[in-house]
Amino acid sequence: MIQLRFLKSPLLSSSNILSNFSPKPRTGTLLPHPVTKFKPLSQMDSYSTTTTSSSSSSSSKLLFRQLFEKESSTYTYLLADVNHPDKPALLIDPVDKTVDRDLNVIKELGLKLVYAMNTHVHADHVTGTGLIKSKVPGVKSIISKASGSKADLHVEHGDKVSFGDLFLEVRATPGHTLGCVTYVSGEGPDQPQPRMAFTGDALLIRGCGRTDFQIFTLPKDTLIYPAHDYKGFTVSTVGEEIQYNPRLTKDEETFKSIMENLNLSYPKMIDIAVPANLVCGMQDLASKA
Ligand SMILES: N[C@@H](CCC(=O)N[C@@H](CSS)C(=O)NCC(=O)O)C(=O)O
Repeated sequence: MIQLRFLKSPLLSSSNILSNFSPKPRTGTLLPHPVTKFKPLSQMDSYSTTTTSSSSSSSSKLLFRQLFEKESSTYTYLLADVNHPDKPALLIDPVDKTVDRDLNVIKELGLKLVYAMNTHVHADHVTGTGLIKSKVPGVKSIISKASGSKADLHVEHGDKVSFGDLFLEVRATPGHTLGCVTYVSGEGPDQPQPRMAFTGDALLIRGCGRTDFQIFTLPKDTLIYPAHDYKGFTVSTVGEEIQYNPRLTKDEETFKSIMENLNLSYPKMIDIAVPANLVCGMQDLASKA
């Protein structure tokens, strides 16, 4: 097993996709409550050898839905604290084409959407964030500061995004894009167990999108929920990917060679998606609403 934590430089320079959408860093905004700072990575759990595994959250508070957009094979995740009187909810990586479906589920379940978040500036679809904001006043968009994208709130490694009594930690996982982050469910007695990691395109199931691998420092039973799957997988675990990911079980040189020879086609939507996603989908909304 290779030490994967800081592989990003050689991979970044070899990525055609990235070179098309690695924006200049912007100055971030201050994060109002409830997006707050949490303890630094150095004080977090180190690698865990726990082997307990479960396919669903044991928390009675968390409502969780995995939603799929088939044209771009994108997963959108709905999370809510249903024990909280407001039932606050958030969406991770919404897609413009499925916004009505997602908002309908939220309405049917009696949830209050507070955040529409992105793991990164996507190249293969337009985020649903802008459309959601136009349809649900008060919803705040969130993306990383390092993404260079506009949003209501910019997060950085170490920030915490709260919804009711639940929260997500923000972990910088650059590689696929400079601003990629993974949102990891919180740690603590009231937080879902096992933990859940929303990895965007950094770590896919049995694949990856050119990445930094601190995700593998999470406990082995952490559930992996990627932004895409092209083979029909829905969920994995850190332990499973450490053992079976065909790219990440190789030594560093082999890994680099695999990634440099993926020969992925130019994403069909990239020229539309990246400019739109750099403004968090706030472009040209009149024609879509
Ligand atoms: N053909 C699709 C895009 C497929 C692709 O390139 N996926 C990305 C994540 S979305 S930018 C990726 O990194 N895939 C890694 C892999 O191993 O598949 C399109 O045209 O949109």
